[in-house]
Amino acid sequence: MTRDEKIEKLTEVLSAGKIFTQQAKERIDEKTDEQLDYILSPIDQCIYLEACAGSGKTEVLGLKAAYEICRWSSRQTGIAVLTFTNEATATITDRVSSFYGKPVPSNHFIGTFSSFVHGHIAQRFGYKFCHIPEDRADKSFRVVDSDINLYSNQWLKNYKLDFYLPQQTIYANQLNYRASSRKWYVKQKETAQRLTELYAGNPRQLIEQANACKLKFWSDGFATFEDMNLIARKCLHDETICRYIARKFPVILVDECQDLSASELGILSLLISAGTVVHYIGDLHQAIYSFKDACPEQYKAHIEAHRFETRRLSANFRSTQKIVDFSRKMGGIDYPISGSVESKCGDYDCCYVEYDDDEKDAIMAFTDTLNRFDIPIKDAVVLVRTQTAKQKLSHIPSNDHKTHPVINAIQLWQQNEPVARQTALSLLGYQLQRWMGFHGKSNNYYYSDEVCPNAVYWRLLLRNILVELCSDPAMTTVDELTYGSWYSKNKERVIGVIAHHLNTIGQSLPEITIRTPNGTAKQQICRIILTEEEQMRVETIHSVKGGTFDAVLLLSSPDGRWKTGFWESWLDSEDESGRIGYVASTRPRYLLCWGVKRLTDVQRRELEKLGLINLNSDKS
Ligand SMILES: Nc1ncnc2c1ncn2[C@@H]1O[C@H](COP(=O)(O)OP(=O)(O)OP(=O)(O)O)[C@@H](O)[C@H]1O
Repeated sequence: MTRDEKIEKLTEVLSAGKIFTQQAKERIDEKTDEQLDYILSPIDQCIYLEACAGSGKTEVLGLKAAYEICRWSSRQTGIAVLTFTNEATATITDRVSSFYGKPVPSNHFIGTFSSFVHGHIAQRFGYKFCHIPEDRADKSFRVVDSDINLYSNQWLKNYKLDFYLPQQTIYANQLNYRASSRKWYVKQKETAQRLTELYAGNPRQLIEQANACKLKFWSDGFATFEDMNLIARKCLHDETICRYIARKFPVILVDECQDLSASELGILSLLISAGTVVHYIGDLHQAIYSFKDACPEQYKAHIEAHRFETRRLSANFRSTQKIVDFSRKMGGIDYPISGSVESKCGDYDCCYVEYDDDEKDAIMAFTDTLNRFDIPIKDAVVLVRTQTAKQKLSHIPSNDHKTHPVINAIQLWQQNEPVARQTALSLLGYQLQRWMGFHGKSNNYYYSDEVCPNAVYWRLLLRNILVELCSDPAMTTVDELTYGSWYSKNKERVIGVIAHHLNTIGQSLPEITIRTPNGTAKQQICRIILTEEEQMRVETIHSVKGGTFDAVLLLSSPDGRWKTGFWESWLDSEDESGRIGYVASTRPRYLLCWGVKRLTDVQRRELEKLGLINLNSDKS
């Protein structure tokens, strides 16, 4: 079929019986042959559409779904289009509706994977397999998070794992069965540990107790989100139920398929075996959810076992060719990918900057580069691996601000910008730490449980102090004043306000006298405005998956202690750390800059061989 014939066929199906807008027509006209071929592909065969970064996955999937819905004749059966977040569901629903041109009939389903599993399988049939009595009026499960707090959920004590483990009490909600390894894991905050690793003896009885503990939880009508997939699989092992769902949804389209966990793949396997045709669209190079039990190896085994046909989208519409080439190399991708965005930064599309002791120096150099190429700061982002690194860079006061913490905090609070206010709270926390002699967390407003029962109260306390200080014109007037005169005018009142608020949490301020810091008494008070470097948006890599920015500074940790945050591990395309680096490096349109701790010559050559230019050596 020629390109014109493909466009004609697609337009004919989509426009039948309704007004087809010029805008929709133009959107079809711009599609590449690869995109059109997939949209017109048969739905009697399972297909994996391997779509490179920036290839417009969501638009293609939306168009495919609209095309198939237009051709669908049955009212009893439908297509399920599955995503992983509510935001992605909203986007895809919008795309489908805009091409379909009217509300999508209710026999089709567009929603998250979990809402599909809950609504159509686990909540509907799960009671039959979890010892929930047939005569109970409400047979549904109350779904709870695996990390809910015992203090406010004392009912969890009824679901304690009945097994002695040293220094551990485990409840049913924490137990998570991983389908990939067929083992129980225990969730604790951010980490998950194998249940049997907590016990030195023979684990057989421990596993039996874990099974019993979970079954009691389910039979009383509780389940975690992860449990719902297990329950759904139990349901689908019943042939009648599985055939019923496969008949109801003969076609399932899944977006971002690299995020499918082992138990989700298990559900789809059962449905495929019962006759459902599944299409996956995604990019295995962006698989960064191993903590959710989603790994490329098990995905590859799954599509091989079910004889999926693989197709490809290899045009990247997000980034310049240099950025595409660099990320293709680091991702170990062996087929060509075209980039179609025109360069703004010439040789500097892909660069790196070295810092010595302070990561903020890299941010400063990045900001200068943005200015040089006329890229607004609001369209740029600094990416880091962890929440802790994000907090550290977002609102840690610089040493310059710490000489006069209270005066600076008052000024920043009035700036009324989120980052300025966070910095103000942190400065005040820092001052209280010094006066009261506790050891607080610098990335959490110097909070310490020595002085306050919880971090939220601490933040509120700091806020209330600042609000009161800022309501006093004597405190906020700084123009033409020296530091010495401000302190002599306000010191008693500052002590009074802080002491009063500390009393509200049962603390008292020790006897202190405020003196003007050495050498600053005669200096004019400096007006503090947060520098651009401090206002730069900082995000974790995981939180920007799917996003686009004009410029990205990908900031490496100084060393390899936190492996997946260190640049050397981003070069290992076989490992998840490589994929994390790949996701981050494929976000920018025009400028990708890696921020790395001072390199050796060998390391420098390694980065330059990949196509990164050294910003430090640029003296122009
Ligand atoms: N044929 C096309 N012509 C022009 N622009 C296109 C075409 N296909 C997609 N695009 C645009 O390319 C951009 C990138 O698409 P999108 O952000 O959906 O990529 P993606 O495949 O989800 O990428 P990633 O997986 O890296 O997040 C979007 O602005 C989209 O509208």
